[in-house]
Amino acid sequence: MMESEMLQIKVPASTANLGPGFDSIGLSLSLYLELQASPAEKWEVIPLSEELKAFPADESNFIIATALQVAKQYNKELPPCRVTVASEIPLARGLGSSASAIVAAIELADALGELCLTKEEKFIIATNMEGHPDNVGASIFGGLVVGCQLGEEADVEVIHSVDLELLAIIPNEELLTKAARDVLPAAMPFAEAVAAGAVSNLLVAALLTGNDKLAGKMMSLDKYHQPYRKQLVPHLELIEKEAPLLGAYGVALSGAGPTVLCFIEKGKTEAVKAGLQKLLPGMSLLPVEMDKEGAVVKGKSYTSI
Ligand SMILES: Nc1ncnc2c1ncn2[C@@H]1O[C@H](COP(=O)(O)OP(=O)(O)O)[C@@H](O)[C@H]1O
Ligand SMILES: N[C@@H](CCOP(=O)(O)O)C(=O)O
Repeated sequence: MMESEMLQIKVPASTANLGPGFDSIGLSLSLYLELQASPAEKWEVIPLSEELKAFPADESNFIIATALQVAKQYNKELPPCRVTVASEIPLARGLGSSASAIVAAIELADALGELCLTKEEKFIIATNMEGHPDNVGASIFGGLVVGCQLGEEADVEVIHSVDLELLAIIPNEELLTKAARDVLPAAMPFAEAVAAGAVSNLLVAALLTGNDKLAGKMMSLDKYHQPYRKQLVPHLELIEKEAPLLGAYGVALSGAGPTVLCFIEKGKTEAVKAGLQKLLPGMSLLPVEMDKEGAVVKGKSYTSI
């Protein structure tokens, strides 16, 4: 194989739901998963971040196995590569690490297999893999996404015009998304589902018009998941109570948790951070921004074998 330019893939983290937008709304965040791939005799994964060292270093690695699976759907085989992986996204904390890994894998398959997928096609593949469009949509497109998956179909709208100050409160303990989905009810009475949908609709409208106060109110009125997940994330109630006193207009469980995201009035992030850090000394408090680009791929694919 002739060596060509190094392939570079950068995928942002994401926060899903924003309260009532359960399995539908996502926002991309300025924490990144980064891959570099170059031709090799066999698949080899080199983890550059401590947390990733636990994962397999061969083609059974989740990212590589997913890339091979995607390529296979298009009857393509991928040339083996040496792939370095670095990540700022803590695992199983509700910041979309698994979605970022899936998106990185799809980008890897697309580039190495010359699949020429559009972002919309990548979104549908990723949504069907992850099972919901919120995190993968944000990681692919960047910005605020509102997605809808019905069966194997998935649609999305992307909004880049929102301007948000954000603080992520990240506990040290992992909470697997699967475990946090297991506490949710299997069904909901019709009237409650109607009310939950109305809260979610109004959240989107408030985010689009910049009505921060109303957006924050709708976050706290979620009826889909936060009431059930509170038992797993006792710090949520404390943050919901204290953060608004310090300058946050909204508080939401990030994805399935345990991270909690604060939406903060302009210029008040430091005050919110300082105040909450005193109450939650064991947690990492990290100011983050909305990522506007989504997944970015640079460098050439390898065409010559
Ligand atoms: N870079 C990665 N490489 C391999 N597997 C990963 C990677 N990132 C995430 N995963 C897998 O996804 C799991 C976390 O997914 P999940 O429970 O959905 O939490 P979240 O997506 O909120 O971080 C990890 O325990 C790991 O199995
Ligand atoms: N809508 C999903 C989002 C899961 O996000 P993650 O970052 O925790 O994987 C859910 O709430 O279960």
